[in-house]
Amino acid sequence: MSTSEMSSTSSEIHHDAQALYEQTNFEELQGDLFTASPPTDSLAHCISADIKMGKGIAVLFKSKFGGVSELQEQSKRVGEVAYLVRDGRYIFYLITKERHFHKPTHEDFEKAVSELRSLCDELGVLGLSIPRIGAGLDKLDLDYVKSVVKNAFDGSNTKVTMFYL
Ligand SMILES: Nc1ncnc2c1ncn2[C@@H]1O[C@H](COP(=O)(O)OP(=O)(O)OC[C@H]2O[C@H](OP(=O)(O)O)[C@H](O)[C@@H]2O)[C@@H](O)[C@H]1O
Repeated sequence: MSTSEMSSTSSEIHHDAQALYEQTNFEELQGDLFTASPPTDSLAHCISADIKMGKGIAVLFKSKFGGVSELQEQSKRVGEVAYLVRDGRYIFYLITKERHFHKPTHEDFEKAVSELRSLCDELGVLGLSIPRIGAGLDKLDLDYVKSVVKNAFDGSNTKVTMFYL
């Protein structure tokens, strides 16, 4: 077999393997994030840098976990992630926009999700449960949000479960 034939065969094999590759660390589940997710899972959602948490699921995070001043002291900027530790797991707050009346840009959203992945690697998070982040009040396209999360966590040891009601 000539070298060119071999290279085409190996690239075909690579292509087939790539096509067969199914990302196994991301799944979607119907259920309430706070009651259906494993209590050992870390959680994550999106907020504005002013940490108002005045609407949507952020209100539930605020009432369940508090920590507003602890979060403010971390002085995280747009594209970064603040977090609390509650019951031996992490509660991550992705800062995706400056003010609560803003909407996130794709760039800031992607930066925050990528930072979330890095933090999960650094902190050894094995299970992460999230809502459809950014796809509610923040009006990001759901398919776009899913692709950003999948890409950011590709190859990581963190199992991500996206809950929806
Ligand atoms: N218990 C539950 N279990 C599972 N899923 C649940 C749920 N409760 C709600 N959902 C769904 O989870 C999706 C995202 O929920 P959201 O729309 O709140 O989040 P988002 O990321 O789009 O927007 C964030 C900005 O809105 C907030 O208010 P501010 O204006 O900033 O004060 C923040 O602060 C941010 O800035 C929607 O599909 C909800 O139906």
